[in-house]
Amino acid sequence: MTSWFGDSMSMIINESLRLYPPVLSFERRAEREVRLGKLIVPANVELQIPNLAFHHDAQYWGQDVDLFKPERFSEGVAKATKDNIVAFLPFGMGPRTCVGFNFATIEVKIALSMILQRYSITLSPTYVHSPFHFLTVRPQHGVKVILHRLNRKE
Ligand code: HEM
Repeated sequence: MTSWFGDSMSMIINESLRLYPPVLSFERRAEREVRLGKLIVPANVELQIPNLAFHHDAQYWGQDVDLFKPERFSEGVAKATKDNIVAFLPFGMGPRTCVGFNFATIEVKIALSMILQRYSITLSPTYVHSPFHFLTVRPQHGVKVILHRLNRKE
């Protein structure tokens, strides 16, 4: 896999996770009273971190926030979020960040590489775009695609 391919794939994975994060929010509990800017959070208060909302906030991403534009990640997350990297939290952040982050990312890259070496993909006319939340975000009617076999020398 060339670095160009890897970078492009990372950009596509990031943009997919931005628009459709499988995990929509996660929690933190304040162990003691803390000040967050102007806000004082008392001890034991539970905070919901709504990563879906951050991922769709034009303040961080720009007016094209609702478009699928992997190239927004071409110079990394900091550039894509105008230096607000906490606006992109598909795997959470901090000491309790997702332990499966590397595993999940590498798995997707391997699976896509294997498919794209053998097939090109177009969307089926029967595809219905319907992101749906049931424990995680998933396509309500599946992702119907048409695979076109590539002619390649084994
Ligand atoms: C695209 C795939 C995945 C996404 C988007 C995802 C997302 C997340 C998020 C948002 C959290 C909460 C992080 C936080 O509180 O800061 C989390 C936690 C966690 N994830 Fe994932 N995850 C994915 C795949 C996986 C996989 C493949 C595994 C296991 C092999 C895994 C295991 C865990 C575990 C054990 C935690 C709890 C970590 C802790 O509390 O210390 N995840 N994940």
